[in-house]
Amino acid sequence: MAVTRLVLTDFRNHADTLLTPGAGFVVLAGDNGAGKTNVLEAVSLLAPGRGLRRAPLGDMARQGGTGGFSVAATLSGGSEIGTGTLTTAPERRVVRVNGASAAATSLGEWLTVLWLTPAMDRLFVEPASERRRFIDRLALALAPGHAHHSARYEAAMRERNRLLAAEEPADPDWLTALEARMAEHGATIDQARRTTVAALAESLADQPPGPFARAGLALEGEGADDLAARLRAGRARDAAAGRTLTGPHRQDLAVTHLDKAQPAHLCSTGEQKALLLGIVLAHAELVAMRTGRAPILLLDEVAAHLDPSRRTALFDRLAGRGQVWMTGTEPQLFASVPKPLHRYRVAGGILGEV
Ligand SMILES: Nc1ncnc2c1ncn2[C@@H]1O[C@H](COP(=O)(O)OP(=O)(O)OP(=O)(O)O)[C@@H](O)[C@H]1O
Repeated sequence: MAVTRLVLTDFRNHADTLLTPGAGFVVLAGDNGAGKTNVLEAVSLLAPGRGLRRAPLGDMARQGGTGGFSVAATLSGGSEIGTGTLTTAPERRVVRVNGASAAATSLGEWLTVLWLTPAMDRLFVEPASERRRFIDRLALALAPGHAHHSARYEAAMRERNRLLAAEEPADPDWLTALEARMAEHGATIDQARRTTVAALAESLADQPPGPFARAGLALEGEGADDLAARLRAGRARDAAAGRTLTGPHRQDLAVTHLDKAQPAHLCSTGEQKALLLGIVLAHAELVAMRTGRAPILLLDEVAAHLDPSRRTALFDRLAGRGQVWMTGTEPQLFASVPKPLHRYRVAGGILGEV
């Protein structure tokens, strides 16, 4: 799976940018602030969710532009995916697949996109919600319906929280119906996360020690067993707390540095980066093996943080594995990237092929 044509219109600092890459490596080099990460963000919007920055839509429309933006892609199979906002409704995301409007959650059926960005360096020391988001993206690659179930679960939970917070007593039948919906979607979410973590943990444990750190993974926290009953029993407590205190939305991903037998949050920044890279690489391989469709990988400023031998090991490991987008300020960081290779120079939101 690869993006073979990408058109950015009024997206961030790209007024009108066209790229025609293909399978293999896509390297974007340019100065700080040139617009490299913006291109990766655009690609990340071709998958369900809010993209790699999780930015509000209004921030993505180019300042000084029309007020709306568009990201349009052609995929290697010929399908066309587009997303953006209209000038008349800049806060509403529009998604089109092959000319017809579609739900953003359905994008997972077309494309799997995974990324590593400098902002993720803090993943292991951030609140659990960030790690849930991370594991959900990994799960989505193996279970495309995951985004839909997460959206339905969250919607039911928000409605339940609203009812419990209201002045007048909540309708118990309506609460029961919402809790049943949470239990149903929660069980699917829990199952997808567990399956993903188990498969990934197994493949990481099997890898020989090498230049990328091996991570041990475990899903922590309550699953969805008896969730409807737990929610029912917890109504008064949740009303007092103003939020729902039980369910898979409270789970966490525990990560350990296997070779050091140390929890990830105690590892050095470099070790944490290496752990994340190891997880993402193993996951990309797992997804390719299970689905026959290699995910598109977006590696923002990853190469700059590796020493030359690790950098070459990374390129070698990624070779022949679908489409891998990489950014860096210095073109020479990518000197040992094997072909097929599509290189672009980014300057002020304009891309030139090199
Ligand atoms: N909505 C917008 N309209 C116009 N420009 C924007 C918008 N949002 C961000 N920018 C600009 O885009 C530029 C940042 O681009 P980007 O993050 O892609 O840089 P980069 O090439 O990845 O740089 P670095 O190497 O520093 O990470 C900044 O100059 C920022 O001001």
